[in-house]
Amino acid sequence: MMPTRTRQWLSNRMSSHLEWPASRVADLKGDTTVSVVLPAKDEQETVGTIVTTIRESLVEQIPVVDEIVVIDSRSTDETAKVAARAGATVYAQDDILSDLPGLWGKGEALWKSLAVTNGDIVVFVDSDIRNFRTHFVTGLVGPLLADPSLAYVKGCYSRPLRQANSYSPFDGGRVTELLARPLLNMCWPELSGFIQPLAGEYAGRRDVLESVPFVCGYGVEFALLVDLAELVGVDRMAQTDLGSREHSHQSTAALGRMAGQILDTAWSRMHRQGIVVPKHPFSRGITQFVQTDSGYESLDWDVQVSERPPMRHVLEERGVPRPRQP
Ligand SMILES: O=c1ccn([C@@H]2O[C@H](COP(=O)(O)OP(=O)(O)O)[C@@H](O)[C@H]2O)c(=O)[nH]1
Ligand SMILES: O=C(O)[C@@H](COP(=O)(O)O)O[C@H]1O[C@H](CO)[C@@H](O)[C@H](O)[C@H]1O
Repeated sequence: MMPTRTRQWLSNRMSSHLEWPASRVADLKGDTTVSVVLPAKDEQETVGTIVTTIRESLVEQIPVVDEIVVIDSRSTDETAKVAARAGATVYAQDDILSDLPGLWGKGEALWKSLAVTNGDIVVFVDSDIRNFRTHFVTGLVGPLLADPSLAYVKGCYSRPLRQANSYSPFDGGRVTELLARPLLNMCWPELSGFIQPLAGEYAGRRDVLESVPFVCGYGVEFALLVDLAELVGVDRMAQTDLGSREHSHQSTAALGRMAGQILDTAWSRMHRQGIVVPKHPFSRGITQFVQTDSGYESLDWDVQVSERPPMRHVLEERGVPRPRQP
């Protein structure tokens, strides 16, 4: 449950995107550079509109964003072509630091983006958003430009659940409500003020983002919250109300596997921080079941996530000087 100190944090470190119009953010920008990164796996339907909107409004009309980078995360559709046509710089995730064995997942795409972007501030935006607006970017960048003490800003929003034959205004964020929020409240109550802890829209200072590990699957958001809070403290983290976000939804079974990855991520942090002392190694998989004509078929899934080291270590080892340690 949210401790009193976290309630104070929530009132002090919460803003609305309405406070950060592009014109104000541009005025605050000075010589700070901003990279927008879109991780994209099979997002040809939506990535082009998002890139075009950011380019036209926040690069060409009002100079807030300095580069738009799409990380093509082993897509099997036309994502890369659509993104490039819209004006993004596109990298295939396996072409980045290609001397390292390639890993899978969203976190791998985000981690590798740090090696090919240059912005002092890095903004992450999902590529499957169906109601993207420029305030998804300005609302995250504005607080970082206005307050040098801030290291990281997370978006929050209402999350409608729109499926083939149904619509409910607040039932999205299923893994958040069923797993991430209870876990954070019980093990990291100082983080219980994050309204959408798994939101894919957030921004951070490069020197900070390069100083924490990146979990390579869907645990990346959960891990960043826990690891950044440990590194810089929650008082250097904030959140902005971005209104409402609609995105493409995965099946319940797919979210079950996502939950497995997030639980594996949380276990590792509980162990690392001494919150739990496991008697035996965590299991690396889950078994799901599908009903068939002859009964039930069991499907085994490996949900153990890998983890990349802080990017600063990797780049410094390659002789690439990095911003000072936060
Ligand atoms: O291996 C992956 C899985 C996902 N994504 C991207 O990460 C974002 C969030 O993923 P997804 O939509 O699958 O998660 P959900 O929003 O359903 O939780 C989207 O832009 C995906 O294209 C990615 O780049 N690589
Ligand atoms: O918040 C959630 O429960 C999941 C699933 O959302 P929905 O139930 O499909 O609206 O979506 C998020 O989780 C992923 C894992 O952290 C993030 O990568 C996604 O950006 C985010 O949409």
